[in-house]
Parts: sequence; structure tokens; C-alpha cells
Amino acid sequence: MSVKIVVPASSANLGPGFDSLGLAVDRYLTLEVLDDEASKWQIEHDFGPKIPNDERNLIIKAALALEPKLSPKRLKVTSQIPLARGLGSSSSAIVAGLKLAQYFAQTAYTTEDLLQVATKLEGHPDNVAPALLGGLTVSVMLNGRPHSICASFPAEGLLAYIPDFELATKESRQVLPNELSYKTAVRAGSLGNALVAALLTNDLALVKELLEQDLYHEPYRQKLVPHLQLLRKLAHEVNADGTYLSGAGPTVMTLIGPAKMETLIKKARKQGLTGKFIKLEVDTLGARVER
Ligand SMILES: Nc1ncnc2c1ncn2[C@@H]1O[C@H](COP(=O)(O)OP(=O)(O)O)[C@@H](O)[C@H]1O
Ligand SMILES: N[C@@H](CCOP(=O)(O)O)C(=O)O
Repeated sequence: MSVKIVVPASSANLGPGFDSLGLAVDRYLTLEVLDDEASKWQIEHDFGPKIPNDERNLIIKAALALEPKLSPKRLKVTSQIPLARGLGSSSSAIVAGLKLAQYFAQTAYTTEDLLQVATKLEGHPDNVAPALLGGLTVSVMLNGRPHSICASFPAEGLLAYIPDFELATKESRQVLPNELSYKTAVRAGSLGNALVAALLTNDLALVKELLEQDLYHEPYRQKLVPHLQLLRKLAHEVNADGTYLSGAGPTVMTLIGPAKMETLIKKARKQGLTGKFIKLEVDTLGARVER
């Protein structure tokens, strides 16, 4: 029987929810098991020569991190999630590897076990949690372990602008400061708290205000993603529900009803934005195994 693992993309941070908030969206990585008794680990993909086809591949590394004795398999991965664009491709790959190991392991690993290993490999829980659990997740590290609270997301529509260039998360984290002043940290925390409360109480007007007030990362990443300010300005002109940098960028996400999307896209094209616009929906299921 053939086994298929499907993992959604994710959009992290949502403004002031840096390294904590994440949303699963309906673009998918699909991992197929072609042979579960292969002589060596092998993975077919069309991501190009920079992505390994053997044990050095992130998907296989993640599987072996959970279950080092897992027997070699021949795999095939296809993905609708662009690499290094701020839609959590690395987290989806890690979660796919962990779901594979969970499926074939002798040990009964729990979802919490997977979240723990995924967070360790990714370095922060905000993408791996929604990729694993679906929907909106609010995550925190407690005594070295990730805890994620799942919630539903109130927006009517999501429009992602995916620029023509890649931006590795590692590179985009290098421009962040090592420290914030006490005053800024208190303000940044209160913005994040209020955003979560506004999301959980469906207060879209407040969500719109708060999504755009981040003090943790967007001000520092601005220089790497100049289209963020432009899109935010255009989104205001059509009265959209808020715009934020998706993950570490360069993708920019706008909360906007479907009726206004075309107008925003036309305005952006007129201003010379040549990247891809895609309409997204929230994925509420998270990673799953299909037989
Ligand atoms: N399916 C995959 N298989 C192997 N490696 C992957 C896969 N998807 C992503 N990666 C690795 O993760 C990198 C992108 O991760 P990152 O810079 O965090 O960006 P993002 O997660 O926002 O797409 C890729 O350049 C690649 O090295
Ligand atoms: N909180 C992280 C999120 C990175 O998300 P990605 O989709 O760009 O990998 C950050 O902002 O660095």
C-alpha cells in the first residue's frame, strides 16, 4: 500500500507575534514512499542540484533525528511551497520527515514528540507548529520544550505576494538586533499580547491595527524587503485588513476580502511589482498521512 504524507505551508510571525505565531496555509509538500525496503536512502525531487538526494536531505535528516534506526527508503517529494520565500518550506520538509519516521517507527511517538524535535531542528516553533497541527498556532518555549495552542483564524481572505527573489531565513535573522531596550521590549510584548486577544475575539479592526505595529523584526528587515512598505500603502488604499512580512520574508501577506484582491493586484503591477500573487486559504488539518 503506498503511503503519502501531506504537509501545509505556513506563514509565521503575523507582525508582533515574532517566533511565536504561525498560520497553516493551503500550499502543500507531498512526500511519497516509493520503496520502504530500499538498500539506501534516496529522495527524488525537482528542487535542483543544491538540494541533496541522500541522507543529507532535510526530510531524511529529520526522519533520522526522531528514529535513528529507521530502515532506508526510496522517497519522492513534490512541493507547491517555494523555497526560501517566507512560507515555511524548511519546516514543512522537517515535519514531513518526522511524520514519515512516526509512521514507520516501532516506538509510538506522540505529536508533542514531533513538535519537540521539529522545533529543535528549525530553531523556533512558529512554522513547525502550524505545519504539524494546522490553523493558527500560538507557541512558547517552556523549560526547553515547545507548547503550542491551536486557534481558528478570523480573516476572510489571504493574499500572498511572493517576490522573484529568495531570502534565506538565516540571512534575514542576521539583520536583527541582539538586544532591545526595556521600554521597546515592553511595548513589543504588549502589541503581541493584544494581537492574540484580537485574533481570538474576532476583532478584525484591532487585528488590522496591530498586525502592522511590530517592533521585533519588520523595522530591521525593511531594507531587505522594500516592497513591504509599498504593499502596505496600496493595501490601505483599498481598505484591506492588514499586511505583514510572512516569516523572514520576502513574501508579504495581506489579509483582504476576495472582492478587493484584483484591485490591489492591479495597483501593485502599476507600481512595478513583478512577483507572484497567490490567494491562500487557511489549512485547518496540518500534516497528515494518506494511504
Ligand atoms: N523539501 C525540501 N527538501 C530539502 N531541503 C529543503 C526542502 N525545503 C526546504 N529545504 C531547505 O530549506 C531552505 C529554505 O529554508 P528557509 O531559509 O528557512 O526558508 P523558508 O522555510 O521560508 O522557505 C532551502 O534552501 C533548503 O535548504
Ligand atoms: N520567526 C522566524 C520565521 C521564519 O519563517 P520562514 O518561513 O521565513 O522560514 C523569523 O522571522 O525568522
